[in-house]
Amino acid sequence: MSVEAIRAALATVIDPEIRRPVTELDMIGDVVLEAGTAHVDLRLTIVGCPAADRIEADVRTAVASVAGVDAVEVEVGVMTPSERQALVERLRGRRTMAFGPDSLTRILAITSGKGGVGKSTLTANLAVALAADGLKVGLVDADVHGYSIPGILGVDDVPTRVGDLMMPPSAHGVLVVSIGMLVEGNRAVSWRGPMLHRTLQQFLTDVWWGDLDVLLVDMPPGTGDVAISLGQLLPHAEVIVVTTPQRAAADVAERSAEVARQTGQRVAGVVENMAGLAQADGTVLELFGSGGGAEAAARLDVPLLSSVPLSMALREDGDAGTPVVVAHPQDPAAMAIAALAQRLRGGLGLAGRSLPFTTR
Ligand SMILES: Nc1ncnc2c1ncn2[C@@H]1O[C@H](COP(=O)(O)OP(=O)(O)OP(=O)(O)O)[C@@H](O)[C@H]1O
Repeated sequence: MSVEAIRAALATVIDPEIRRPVTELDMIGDVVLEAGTAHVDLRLTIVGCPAADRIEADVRTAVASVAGVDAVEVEVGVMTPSERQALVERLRGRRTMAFGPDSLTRILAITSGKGGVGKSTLTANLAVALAADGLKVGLVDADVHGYSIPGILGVDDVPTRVGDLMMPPSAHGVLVVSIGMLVEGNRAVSWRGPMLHRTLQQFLTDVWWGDLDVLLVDMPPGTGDVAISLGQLLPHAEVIVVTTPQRAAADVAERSAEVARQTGQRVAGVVENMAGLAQADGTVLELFGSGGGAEAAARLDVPLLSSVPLSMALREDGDAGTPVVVAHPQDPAAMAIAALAQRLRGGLGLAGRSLPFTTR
């Protein structure tokens, strides 16, 4: 009876990376209760599992809470390769995707024509705002040459490998993988098309995402290899185009939207970033002009989803690794991004089931 109670308590311990109870992952071996001491055999998925200390501590706490248990002894071991392989196969089997057409996950690819328009900053903040709203959110940083998502979200962790599955780190409630996590230090990535395609494919199929409501993909600027690969790998992704209010930026943004359309993706709308900043004297500083977002939206015949103003806080918080929607939610740029998340959420029905966007 008490061993059963101990097992029931162990079922409340969740592996922080795989996000399932340790009992369901076959991580618990023998459980014995002798003269008030519970002996638990814990088998981690890999040697040096980064979450090992936390799992062991959670196991101790859960078992100690059972009536009749005075002491807890945990024997920590590691799964054999064949046990691990069986687990990986079971996890793969549970997946309702790799984001195929019948997947319930909504996919939003964020693109821009020019670099430096704030696409990564907006993508990271949007992901965090959607997660704060209760959605299960994943973020793929596919901006190979300018990967900056880990910095903006303040993630230093790299994915943990379990067999051939990668467990993505989580930051501010968002599961995130980035090419930046796979290269050492701050090295430049000079991969060519096939390597990029393979990496993007791996991010979609070999990463344990669980059941996501929405997956955001931060695209590299422009119309290059990754845009074409994404069109092939995720033809039902919806594209959001980011531009500044500047006419030249809007022109280039339109071209990247056209590439998306050629690969069969739907353009959901335009987000204008770095729009006018209200000054204390009531005037508005329009550093990058005005009207580019509305103009690009009109020419692409899609809605202008949001206009996010220039913001010192947004820039500083991104540099510090805490997105502005968390650090300064009252900042006008943070409020614009939160409103954008709400607007997009309107199209992210229950459990991310693909419903038409309600963007207008
Ligand atoms: N609304 C804004 N107000 C002030 N600064 C901003 C704003 N949006 C972005 N920035 C800043 O502009 C710089 C470029 O942003 P970011 O890296 O997100 O651009 P990007 O479009 O993703 O660039 P690339 O695609 O070339 O990597 C960053 O320093 C960021 O903090």
